[in-house]
Amino acid sequence: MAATEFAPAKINLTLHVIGRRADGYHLLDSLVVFAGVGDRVSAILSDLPSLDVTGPMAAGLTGEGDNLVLRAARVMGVSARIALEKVLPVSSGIGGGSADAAATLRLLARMTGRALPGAAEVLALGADVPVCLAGRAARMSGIGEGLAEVPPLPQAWLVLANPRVAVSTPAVFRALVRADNAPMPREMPRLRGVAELAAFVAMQRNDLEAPAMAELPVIGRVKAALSAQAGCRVARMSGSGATCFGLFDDPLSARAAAQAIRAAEPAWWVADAPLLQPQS
Ligand SMILES: C[C@](O)(CO)[C@H](O)COP(=O)(O)OP(=O)(O)OC[C@H]1O[C@@H](n2ccc(N)nc2=O)[C@H](O)[C@@H]1O
Ligand SMILES: Nc1ncnc2c1ncn2[C@@H]1O[C@H](COP(=O)(O)OP(=O)(O)OP(=O)(O)O)[C@@H](O)[C@H]1O
Repeated sequence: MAATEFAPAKINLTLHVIGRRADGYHLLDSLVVFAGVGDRVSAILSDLPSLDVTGPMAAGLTGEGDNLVLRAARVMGVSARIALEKVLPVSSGIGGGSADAAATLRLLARMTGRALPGAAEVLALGADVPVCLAGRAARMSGIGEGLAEVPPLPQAWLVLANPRVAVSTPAVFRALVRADNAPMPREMPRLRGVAELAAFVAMQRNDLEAPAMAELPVIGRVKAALSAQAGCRVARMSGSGATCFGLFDDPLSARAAAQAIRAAEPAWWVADAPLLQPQS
């Protein structure tokens, strides 16, 4: 019987780029959360390794030689038949590949009893893999390896919208004019309720928004479409784009907003989902 692991979308509620290392990687200060929409990785241990990709976004991975799922399985040293249900758009700023790699590591560790790989091997799979492996809201620093716990976040709902245009993360970082921007406040406040969370997000930044929008002006339309929805407390871009998120108080207003955007922009990918709370 196959075992399955959920690979939730990663959302950068904030993304401050605060430095640049000699090797070109950027130092980040980011409030990262996860949404209840994502891919699904299933596996059966087998001497004949394989990967079968299905789902609405599978086409985005055709011609993908070295899928991050297979790389993660190799890092675990496990041979398996793996199925990936691809729901999240590829190269969209919500960590799809990193989420899949992290889910594969968790799944194969659970199935075999093997230990998870060390921090350096996890980071080598992708800068977003450490936070996706932790799978809970965190303040992410360094190039992605620093993870600090954040005070509990309120129940909130997200609407994610993507114009179905893939964004190259390296290209957006390259287009960034300044890499020495201010970090978030030293202490993360305890945010009680969606209004306070949204006010905090509104006071922070995603420093990759300007370069991403300069390259792809449609991202501005995506953000504006979310902002215009009734009940949207704040809208921002996630990661290097093009996906933008809107924050909502309740599932009904999030669902209504998602339906309205879908009706107006049938070519876009739109999802509504809760902000995932840590399992206690
Ligand atoms: C933008 C974020 O999504 C924010 O969470 C991540 O930092 C990107 O994570 P990722 O897609 O897993 O990134 P990787 O696959 O490791 O790196 C892709 C490319 O992005 C750039 N990159 C990535 C992470 C980082 N801290 N600084 C960078 O400059 C580098 O050019 C790198 O070659
Ligand atoms: N399982 C996978 N899912 C998605 N992309 C993958 C996968 N395996 C390899 N890739 C490759 O990884 C690259 C980044 O894809 P991904 O969807 O993770 O980007 P992203 O959403 O911008 O991530 P991030 O928010 O971490 O920058 C693409 O070039 C894609 O072809």
